[in-house]
Amino acid sequence: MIDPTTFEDVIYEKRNRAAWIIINRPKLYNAFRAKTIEELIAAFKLAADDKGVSSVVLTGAGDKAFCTGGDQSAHEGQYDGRGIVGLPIDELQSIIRDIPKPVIARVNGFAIGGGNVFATLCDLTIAADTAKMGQVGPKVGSVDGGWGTALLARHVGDKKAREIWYLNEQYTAQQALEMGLVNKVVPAAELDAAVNAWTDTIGERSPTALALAKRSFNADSENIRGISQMALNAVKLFYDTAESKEGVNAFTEKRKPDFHKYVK
Ligand SMILES: CC(C)(COP(=O)(O)OP(=O)(O)OC[C@H]1O[C@@H](n2cnc3c(N)ncnc32)[C@H](O)[C@@H]1OP(=O)(O)O)[C@@H](O)C(=O)NCCC(=O)NCCSC(=O)c1cc(O)c2ccccc2c1O
Repeated sequence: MIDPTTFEDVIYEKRNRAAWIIINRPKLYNAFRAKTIEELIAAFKLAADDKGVSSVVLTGAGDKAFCTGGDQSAHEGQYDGRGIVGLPIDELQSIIRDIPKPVIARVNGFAIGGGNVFATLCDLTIAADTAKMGQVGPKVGSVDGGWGTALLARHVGDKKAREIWYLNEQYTAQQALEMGLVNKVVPAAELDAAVNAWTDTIGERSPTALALAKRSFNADSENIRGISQMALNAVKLFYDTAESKEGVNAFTEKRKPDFHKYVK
C-alpha cells in the first residue's frame, strides 16, 4: 500500500481528475536522488491504479526549475540507491511510457539533463515562457542514450538533437516550441490555468480511446527501450571512470571541466 503522505522528495496531489506529481527539492533545482526516483515511481503507480485519475501532471516545485536531472551531490560515480547506476531511472522512464493515461510535463523553469529527458518522455509538454531547456551530459560526464537521444530526435529532428547534445546550449520555451520539444508556451502566471484546461478536457475523453492512442504512438518508438537499457549499462561503466568524475567534480566545484586528456 503506497502512502504518499510519507513521501519526502515528491508531492502527490489530486486536482479534479488529474494527479499532480511534483518533484519537491527546489533548493537543488528539483534534481533527483535515488529516493526521489523511488517516490516518483510509487506516485505514478498510484495514479495508474486510481480510477478517479484521467491524466498525470509531472512538474517541479517553485518557479526556478522543472527538474535539472541527477543530483550531482548524490553522485560518487554511481548514485545512492538501487538499479544499474544506483537509481532505478529506467523503471521510472518506463512507467511514464507505460501508464495508460496521458502524462503532461508542466515545465515551470529549467528542464536540464535528466529533467529534459522527462519532458521528452511525457505525452505532452507545456512550458512557462520563462522556462529553459537543454542537455548537459557531455559537460558533466554523462549521457542518457536512448530516450534522451533517439526519442528526442523523433521530436526535434536528428540534426537538432545532435546540436542539443553536442553543444549543450540552453533553449528558451519559444525555441523549444519551434523545434517541437514542447506543445505550448504560456505566460508563467497562466501556466496552471492552461494545464487545468488540458487535464479537464482529457478528463472528458474516453479513457480506453486515450489508452489505445498512447499505446499505438508508443509502439512506433518501442525499439528505443532496448537502446536505453544498453546505454544505461554502458553509462554504469562510464560513471566509474576519471573522465566522468571530472565532469561531476567540475559541476560541484563550480569550475569548467577539463576533458582534454581523455580524447581518443
Ligand atoms: C540548471 C542550471 C543551468 C542553473 O544554472 P544557474 O547558474 O542558474 O544556477 P546554479 O548552477 O548555481 O544552480 C542553482 C543551485 O542548484 C544546484 N543544482 C542545480 N542543478 C543541480 C543538480 N543537478 N544537482 C545538484 N545540484 C544542482 C546548484 O548546485 C546550485 O546550488 P547552490 O547551493 O550552489 O546555490 C545548472 O544548475 C545546471 O546545469 N544544472 C544541471 C546539472 C547537472 O549536471 N545535471 C545532471 C545531468 S546528468 C543527468 O541528469 C542524468 C540523469 C539520468 O537519469 C540518467 C540516466 C541514464 C544515463 C544518464 C543519466 C544522466 O546523465
